[in-house]
Amino acid sequence: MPSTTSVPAVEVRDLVMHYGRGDGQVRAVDGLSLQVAPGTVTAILGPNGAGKTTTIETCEGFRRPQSGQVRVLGLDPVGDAEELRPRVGVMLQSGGAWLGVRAGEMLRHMASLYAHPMPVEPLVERLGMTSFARTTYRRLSGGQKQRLSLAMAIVGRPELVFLDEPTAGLDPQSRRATWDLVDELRRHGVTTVLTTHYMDEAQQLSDFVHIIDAGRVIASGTPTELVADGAQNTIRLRTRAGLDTDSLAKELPAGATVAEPEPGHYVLTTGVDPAVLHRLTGWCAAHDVLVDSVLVEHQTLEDRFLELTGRELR
Ligand SMILES: Nc1ncnc2c1ncn2[C@@H]1O[C@H](COP(=O)(O)OP(=O)(O)OP(=O)(O)O)[C@@H](O)[C@H]1O
Repeated sequence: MPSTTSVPAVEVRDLVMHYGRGDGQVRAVDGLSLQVAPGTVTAILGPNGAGKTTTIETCEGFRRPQSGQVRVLGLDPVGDAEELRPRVGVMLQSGGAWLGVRAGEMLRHMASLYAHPMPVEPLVERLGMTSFARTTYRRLSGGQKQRLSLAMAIVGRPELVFLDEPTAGLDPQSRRATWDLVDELRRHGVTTVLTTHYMDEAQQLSDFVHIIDAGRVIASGTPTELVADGAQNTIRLRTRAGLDTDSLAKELPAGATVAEPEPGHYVLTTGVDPAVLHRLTGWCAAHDVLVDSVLVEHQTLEDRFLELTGRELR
């Protein structure tokens, strides 16, 4: 049954996690705090090595917090593991099944561990697993393992599921099937916490996003809020060459830039709202400029993510 209380489905407070000792010690999570509201799909985004998997594995009870506190459905993921097991579904990045077991058998075995599992056959069909249900785990492709792992995470009808990169390496059809499934879980009041490197996926699927970098949360909000916070959008303007770009920039809000990368093609970087467009067209009218086209390009979650976490490779 979905949680109906206002207790956060997941609460992480000041979590610190290290790997290794001495000089070789890595601080994977560095004072991270976040909450996940019940019934939502919450995405945890961050560059490689940001600490997402370490955080999620701590919430799943696979790692004990070295400092700070983690509560899942109001319980301690390590101390209350027994109580949480039937209520929480976990999709691991890899593994989780015996090499020699057939995919269908593995799923049926998993279902048998729960009091009220989903019927297995419809789930097999739903996730396009029929063609490989009799294939042993070791012979499954990466994408087939992913789908089995997702099915194993939800077959017990959990209240809360952790999905670590659920669509990594999936073909477009399986990716869509996964999105539909997550949407359906939400409709049934299930809380989903997922990590992904696909920003379009996070933007489309999640109600709430936490962006983490270097072991800390650096931004949180709905996808719409996060995109709106990075107020810079692009306006592409085509008209005659040689406009006074400095004069035009002065007409726009502080911080706006105007460039003319090619004669007659202007790129304006600015927050965009109706008043800004009014000022732009007003400036054009005052300078006798007849515009051929104006195109407003809104920032995406990916633009905002790169703005917050930088463009250098990790
Ligand atoms: N078992 C381990 N032993 C030593 N260091 C580790 C181990 N697991 C993770 N780390 C280090 O901890 C940091 C955080 O890793 P983590 O896997 O949590 O990041 P992530 O955000 O999930 O990355 P990715 O997007 O690449 O999956 C990285 O610097 C990583 O090298």
